[in-house]
Amino acid sequence: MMQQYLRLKAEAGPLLLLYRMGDFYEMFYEDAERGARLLNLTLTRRGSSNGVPIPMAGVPFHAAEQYLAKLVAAGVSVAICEQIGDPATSKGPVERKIVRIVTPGTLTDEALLPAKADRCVAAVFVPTKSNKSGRAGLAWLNLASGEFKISECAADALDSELHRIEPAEVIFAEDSQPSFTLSCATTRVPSWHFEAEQAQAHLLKHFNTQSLSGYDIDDLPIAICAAGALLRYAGRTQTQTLSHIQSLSADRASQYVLMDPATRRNLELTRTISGEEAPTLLSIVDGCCTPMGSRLLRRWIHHPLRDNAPVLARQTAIAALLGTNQKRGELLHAVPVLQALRTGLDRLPDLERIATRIALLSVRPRELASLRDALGALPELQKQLETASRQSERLNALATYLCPPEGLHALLARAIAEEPSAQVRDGGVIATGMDAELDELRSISSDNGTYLLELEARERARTGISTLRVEFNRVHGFFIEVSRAQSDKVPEDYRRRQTLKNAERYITPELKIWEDKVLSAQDRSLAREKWLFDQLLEQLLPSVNALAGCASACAELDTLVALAHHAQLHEWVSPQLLEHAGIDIESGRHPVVERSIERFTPNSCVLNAQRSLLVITGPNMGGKSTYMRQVALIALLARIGSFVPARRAAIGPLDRIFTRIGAADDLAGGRSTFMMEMTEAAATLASSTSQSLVLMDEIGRGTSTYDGLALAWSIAQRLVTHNRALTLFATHYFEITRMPAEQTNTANVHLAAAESPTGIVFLHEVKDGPASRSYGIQVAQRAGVPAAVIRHAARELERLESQGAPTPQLGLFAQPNEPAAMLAEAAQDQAAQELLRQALAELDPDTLSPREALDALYQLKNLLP
Ligand SMILES: Nc1ncnc2c1ncn2[C@@H]1O[C@H](COP(=O)(O)OP(=O)(O)OP(=O)(O)O)[C@@H](O)[C@H]1O
Repeated sequence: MMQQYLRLKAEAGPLLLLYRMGDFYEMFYEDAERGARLLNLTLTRRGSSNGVPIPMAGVPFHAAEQYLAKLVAAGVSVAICEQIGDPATSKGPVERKIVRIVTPGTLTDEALLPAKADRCVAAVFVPTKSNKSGRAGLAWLNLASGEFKISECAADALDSELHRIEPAEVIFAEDSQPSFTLSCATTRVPSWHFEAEQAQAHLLKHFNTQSLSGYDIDDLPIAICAAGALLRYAGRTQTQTLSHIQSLSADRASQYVLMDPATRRNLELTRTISGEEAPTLLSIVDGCCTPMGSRLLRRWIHHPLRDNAPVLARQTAIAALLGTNQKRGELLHAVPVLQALRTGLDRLPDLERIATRIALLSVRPRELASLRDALGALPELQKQLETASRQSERLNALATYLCPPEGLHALLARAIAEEPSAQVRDGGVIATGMDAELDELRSISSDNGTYLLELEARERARTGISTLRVEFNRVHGFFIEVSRAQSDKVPEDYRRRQTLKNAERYITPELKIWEDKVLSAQDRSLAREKWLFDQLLEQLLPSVNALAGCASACAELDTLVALAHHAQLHEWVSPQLLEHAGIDIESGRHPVVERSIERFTPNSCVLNAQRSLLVITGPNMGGKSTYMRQVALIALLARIGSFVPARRAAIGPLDRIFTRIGAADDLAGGRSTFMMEMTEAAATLASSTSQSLVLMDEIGRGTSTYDGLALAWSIAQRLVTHNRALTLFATHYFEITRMPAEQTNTANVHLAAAESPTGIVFLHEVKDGPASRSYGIQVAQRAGVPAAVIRHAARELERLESQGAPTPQLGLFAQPNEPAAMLAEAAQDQAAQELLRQALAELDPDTLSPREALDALYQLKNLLP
């Protein structure tokens, strides 16, 4: 047996091999040690090899799913080996085979997949030879839905692309080492799988075509290599052919508003900065009734669109669902439609994944029952959509997909029992009336009751034992039970089957004949049911495509209904889509923060070609970051077609969103806070355009004041003059508030705060102009810094201010191109201040008459430069 194991282990390679032995999956050698560690199992031994005991660990086969889920969550890939021979007839070890490979990115089992997120596998290909273009090819496959996409990008944009796609597993050629920061499982595959000819041939064979031209991907040769390798890899993991993967399409990044990994993280789109699932933009807007709707919404949030047309189509659909006409703004029908649609959608199962599992022949009976019920409910859903779909072409198109594939509902209604058991092997899956032979076999076993009662009565009469009972259990089959006290009365033909403490159990020839008949009928009925179920799956296969279309229409409808519902509940409005770059938000709110506090102060924002950079000042905790993020989230929501949290909003086209917010050391990557800041700033300066939205929060704070200020100023200036990006620039360097005086297209805004006798009060209101002061010490006081430290800091601040420390910086930026003039001006400033200080020190207010005091004041004023 160990020889067989070692042969299969060689086949499994680095995968963890689960080797079926009776009711257990066993692991041996290093796999046993690894498995025991990951799954918290007891490590035992089985036999020895060359005198050394062989480590072994196992899991019961009926609980395998939960152990698999743990392994997959830990990023481990597993090969499952089953017994395929018959133990009764086998000589030597039963024949075994690896029947399934489970990897983090190729899951299709309901139990292993997260309901509300996609888990796809991606292939990355960065050719080393003749890759003058410096490009990388990407392919990704969602096995659970059949979606198969490819794209190409510059090799240095690979990381960003992977964060956009978020695969659970990335495969690449064994002789390459692509660099990316996404944390996911990685798998190396033979390099020749990526060779152009091999890859192309594999794809052609799968799609059964002569050429790939029909998929409009001829311009993506590197990505095609990745696609071929990926399909080969995915095919090996499944027992069935991947017939549900019907097409391959190009996913051109240029159609989306691009965001780098830091931006996705900073805006907390689907994960908070600390890695939680909530509260995020997705968790707030995701009121979807089905998991497929939630998954689509997640994809939309990560893929805002550049073109206005598809965005407008979604917006119009949401408006129609809310009963308003997008163009005329009038109310068309009462809102209960939305509620009715939600009730209808609520009843739908995960049609997308059911369709896939039908294709993979791994669908479960209860999924088919829920599919049957869902198909029965679709016409009603279609009817409810009627009025709204007259107002929206998109809804109209979706409605046409809401009719079940021809004959499918009737077939399932006829074939599947009303409430089938979970597994086919338990029986009770096929409906009565579907198959005469099955019905007959079932009736033999179910007639038990009457026959057994009648036998019991007869035997009581024959033996005179009033307590005699005829019973059945799974282990011993049928038996006649007689109490110990009366056991001497049993007739000759009773054969003892089992002795209990107070009773004896017997079998009679008649009961044995009955038992054989019933048990064989049961076995035959289960076998017949299994056969019928397999037949049914074959019959369902041709409907998979239509079903997948219907599933994606339901998912999109669910997503649109969820966005409409959210808009209605929280008074979101439809943003106007502009043709030219610009953002004009009146009374906007942060969609997540507004839900977590009692009274959110709405704020407006205008950014356009004439006012492209806003210098934002204000105290810590004043709301600067919230304001900047809310502008980006409103713009992003507008670009996915959603309504937005504002009184009114107009959003133009966007090509990218950049954020430089917060400070986090990338210790693992060996980059300090300041290095990270500058790397992100460099990327922004390199790629932002007049259609980009840039958020910069306290750039330069990671270094010394003068360095930081100088860098912050120059970066801001570059963004205005060269990139012309729409920029929100929050800073604590007050010197930068001078920029609007010197630079057109910039303006100052500040977050208002007021001082009260009890301390600082944040008004969270964005007002024109620069902040008057920073209130850092007051905020520190509120944070609980000891009073002695606060007093000391206040004295230090006074001293620094009296020395006029920051003043030279004003001069530094007044005339950036004339260093000599700058220095002269700075020196002049300092001299004037010194004179002022001296004059003030010489004054003794107690000895001055009012007239002398007035004179002194005039003199002091004259000392100002
Ligand atoms: N518009 C608003 N209305 C009401 N509360 C707000 C508003 N904006 C922010 N807040 C509250 O103020 C807190 C601090 O906001 P935020 O982090 O944006 O301040 P900040 O100015 O960026 O601070 P720092 O400079 O210290 O990073 C938020 O957690 C939120 O509770």
